[in-house]
Amino acid sequence: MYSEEQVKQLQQRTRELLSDGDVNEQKLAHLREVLRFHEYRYYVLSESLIPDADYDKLYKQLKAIELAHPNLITPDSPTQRVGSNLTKTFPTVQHLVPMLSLENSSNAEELADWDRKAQELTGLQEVEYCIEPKFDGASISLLYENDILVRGVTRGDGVEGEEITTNIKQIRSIPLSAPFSKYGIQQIEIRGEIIMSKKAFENFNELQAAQGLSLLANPRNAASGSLRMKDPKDVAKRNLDAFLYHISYYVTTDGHTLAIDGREGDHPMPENAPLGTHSGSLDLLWECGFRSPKEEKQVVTGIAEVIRHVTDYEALRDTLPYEIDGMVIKVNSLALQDQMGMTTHHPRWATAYKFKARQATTRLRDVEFQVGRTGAVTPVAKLDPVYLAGVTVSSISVHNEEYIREKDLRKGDTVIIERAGDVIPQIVQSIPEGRDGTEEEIVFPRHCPVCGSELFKTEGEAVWRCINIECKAQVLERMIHFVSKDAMDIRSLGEANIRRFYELDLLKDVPGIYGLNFSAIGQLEGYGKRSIENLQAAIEASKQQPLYRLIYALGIRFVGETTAKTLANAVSNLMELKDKTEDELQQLEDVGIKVANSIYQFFHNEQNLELLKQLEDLGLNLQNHKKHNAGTDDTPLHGQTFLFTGTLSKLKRSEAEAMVEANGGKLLSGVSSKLNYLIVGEDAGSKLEKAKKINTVRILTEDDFIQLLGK
Ligand SMILES: NC(=O)c1ccc[n+]([C@@H]2O[C@H](COP(=O)([O-])OP(=O)(O)OC[C@H]3O[C@@H](n4cnc5c(N)ncnc54)[C@H](O)[C@@H]3O)[C@@H](O)[C@H]2O)c1
Ligand SMILES: [Zn+2]
Repeated sequence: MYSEEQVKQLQQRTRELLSDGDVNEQKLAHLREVLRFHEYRYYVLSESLIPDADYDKLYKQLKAIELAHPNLITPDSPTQRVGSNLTKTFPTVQHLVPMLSLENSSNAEELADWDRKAQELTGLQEVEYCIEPKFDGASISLLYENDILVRGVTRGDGVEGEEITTNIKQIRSIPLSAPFSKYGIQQIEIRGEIIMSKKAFENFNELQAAQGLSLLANPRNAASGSLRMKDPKDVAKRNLDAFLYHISYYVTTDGHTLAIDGREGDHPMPENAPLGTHSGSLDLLWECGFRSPKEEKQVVTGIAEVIRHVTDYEALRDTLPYEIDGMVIKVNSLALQDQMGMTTHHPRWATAYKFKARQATTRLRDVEFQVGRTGAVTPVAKLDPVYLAGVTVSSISVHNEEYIREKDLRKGDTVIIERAGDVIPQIVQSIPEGRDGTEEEIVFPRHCPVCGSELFKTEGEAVWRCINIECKAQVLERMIHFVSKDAMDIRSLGEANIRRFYELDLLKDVPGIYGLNFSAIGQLEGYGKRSIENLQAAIEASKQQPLYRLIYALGIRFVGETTAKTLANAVSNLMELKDKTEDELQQLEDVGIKVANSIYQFFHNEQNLELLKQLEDLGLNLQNHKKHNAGTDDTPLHGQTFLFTGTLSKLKRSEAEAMVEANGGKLLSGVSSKLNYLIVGEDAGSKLEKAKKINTVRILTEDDFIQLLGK
């Protein structure tokens, strides 16, 4: 739709408009042109060229001009309609009631302004509001007739959307039928947001990365992109979720139509019926089996309480299992909502309070290549430092060669970066349209940047590796991992010390940790008698760490903490692992072909065996003491395997897991025929489904579990 030349011009114009905050009507045409362009990129191509906050800024400039000059408003101004994402992939259908956008507020002042307008329109001094999270995903509308889901539609341009019923049916939190008739409802249109939880997003990307496939940028893009996939099976794989938060229209079983959301109806609004208030409709949806923000919602009176609540909630943002980008504040009474009405763009009875931006634009200056403990070479992008959601970001991992190619990253590129939740920052995309020809291709090295030896790549893998076991980078990283918190936990010997001792030739490998020359260290600046004593004691104490910690500390590929525990429990002495075949290893919980092979290789490598011998001679514990104790009467769960899924309400997950282990049970990380008990909390997902298909798995509630322990 836009030529390359036009795109360049529009980008240039965008930059000019952003850097010039002046609000004057000369800018009107340019603002509209630029906003239309970015809406097209965002909604239709799903490839925005600027962060949302920049778009919002321009949109607000346009609004301000139009407010000052209402005569200049045109029906096709971006402020007069909802941005459209209609494509030709799916049939287009009409929503029963248009799906509008929301007005935005980004601070307390703007909320107060909005509240003032609400007071005017309702004639009330204090308005009752219902506040709920603004889920960051893609909106949909669902239609149920005679209790059956008959269609699902994207928002589209607000009036018409794309019919994606089959895809919607892949989402497990959307019931295919719901008992609306119990409430006298024959037909109902409801709305909500399709989201991808942080966990599902991580899992999905992990799988993609393992297969060398491209990663999704953020859960939001993931959700909206998934909805319009051609194969419903691909939709199912993404483990999407849905929050339903709005009833836009319904017809009662006796044929009345009710006016909700500005639609004409012949039935008066029920005063105290559950549908008299927005919060009541959330309860009703919940009762009908939908995941509505019933628990998340908060009803308050007056804007001061609203401001307090949204500020508090913003602080919780990272602790939620899904992404939210703000809060939505809605007038609670549906009668008042009706009275307030709507524009062609948004309802007047709601506003979105947007949280601090988590996207920013910056420049990618250079790429450095780091060598990890297993020799994997990771490219790290060096950026012009940019402040983003509480931290200054100046470097970001760009994963692997494939990723760089997929994202078409070049040195000198302008890039959009994002820091979603507690996830580490990511480059969402580069902006090729911003190039001026001086950008340079990123060339992946063929030799280790640290030791110079040739790099190798295993077929089907995305990473290049340095396989020189003596490679300085690897030696250092191995030692750093060995002493780390979840491994041998030698706190006073941190990364900085290891690097320093290594540079000074006081430490050259893992066994060297147990033969440190403390009198030499004592000569170094910064080491007093006390710190030397502490260091010595910590190193000595680590020799008695339980076996699983040592196994984890060895840094065997694919052996994380859980597998390390499984391995430790399978032997009474570490060296027994050397005698296990790959087949035998695979019999262990959670040990698949790849993991078994890696363990087997490790224990059949002369250098590794030599290392273990050295560690034993140095006095490290290679025995599994726990195993000898297990199986006695006071370990009632001996030999039983457990897995938790969903949110527990009485116990913390970590507590419950500790109880299992303390009673001799074992924890698994996935559902398989080796699992004895699945303990199911709230919102259990795929694990529960899978467990139901295996007859031997016993499914327990949290209470059952507590009872089982006889507590
Ligand atoms: N970067 C760009 O170039 C660009 C271009 C166009 C739009 N945008 C972004 O898109 C936004 C406009 O998009 P929009 O019209 O979808 O508006 P929006 O995302 O700001 O808010 C409206 C949407 O919020 C969602 N929502 C989530 N939880 C909700 C809840 N509890 N109740 C009601 N609604 C809820 C609904 O899907 C609704 O459609 C802009 O603010 C901008 O940030 C960016
Ligand atoms: Zn190397």
